[in-house]
Amino acid sequence: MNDATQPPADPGQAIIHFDKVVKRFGDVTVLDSLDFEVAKGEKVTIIGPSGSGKSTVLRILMTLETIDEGVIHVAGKPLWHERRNGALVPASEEHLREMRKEMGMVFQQFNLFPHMTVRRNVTEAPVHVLGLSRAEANERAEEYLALVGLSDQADKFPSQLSGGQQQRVAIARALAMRPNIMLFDEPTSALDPELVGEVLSVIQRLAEEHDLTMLLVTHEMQFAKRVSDRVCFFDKGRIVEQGPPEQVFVEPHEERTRDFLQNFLNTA
Ligand SMILES: Nc1ncnc2c1ncn2[C@@H]1O[C@H](COP(=O)(O)OP(=O)(O)OP(=O)(O)O)[C@@H](O)[C@H]1O
Repeated sequence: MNDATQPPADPGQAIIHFDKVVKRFGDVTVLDSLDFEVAKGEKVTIIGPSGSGKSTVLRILMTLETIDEGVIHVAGKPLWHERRNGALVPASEEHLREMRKEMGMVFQQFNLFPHMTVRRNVTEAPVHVLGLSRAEANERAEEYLALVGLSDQADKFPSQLSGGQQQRVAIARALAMRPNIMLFDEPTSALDPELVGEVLSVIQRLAEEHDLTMLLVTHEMQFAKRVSDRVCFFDKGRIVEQGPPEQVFVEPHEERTRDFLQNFLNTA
């Protein structure tokens, strides 16, 4: 019998659990029977060459992409499936909507609503998805805008903010849903170099001061070293090597990891 139909041995241990997950785009296999786990509260960074499937992992978790094979559990529940009469069947939209509440995602291109103020950007989902009153949502927005250092920008529109400020609003917006898991997909790649630091500082503070589970795709290796409990090097849809940052960055075991890091240093 296929183990993939069973929940992970101890779902309490892993808040994210990929079991032999395959993802294809046409003829291209982007995730190749991927096994991957993240423990509750763990901060994990995914690094690897362009096209290795890093963003796809996050997009699948956020239910923006489907999977072709395998099973994913999030917080002990199947993400893309539902259990009916003991069998796993494809998840309904309602199940996906519930599962999505576990996660918040920050994208490379902020994706703020341009016609809404900062406050409104942060309160929209808590009001419409969680059913908070406008007053409750505003209170929450104040809390998270303070956390990202933007209390004084609540009445501005995204176009009136710098890229770094917009990305901090995007972080506050994701946090306002009080997810257990935060996904960051190259959150500083679209920023001018002088704006990268302010966004990384906010993320680092989150990592240090909150027990959120964090999964980050980044090319900021120094940052990855500082915030991660574990670094995973992806290549061709598989994890080639993983371990604490001081091991993966300083003494990588695999030749492919060494080549990637060497190339990266040469071109950075
Ligand atoms: N919607 C899509 N349709 C077709 N192919 C896709 C789609 N999304 C991703 N791909 C392909 O899947 C592969 C993995 O993409 P992914 O974005 O996960 O890579 P990545 O490791 O995050 O790369 P990068 O560092 O360049 O962002 C790439 O070859 C990409 O072209």
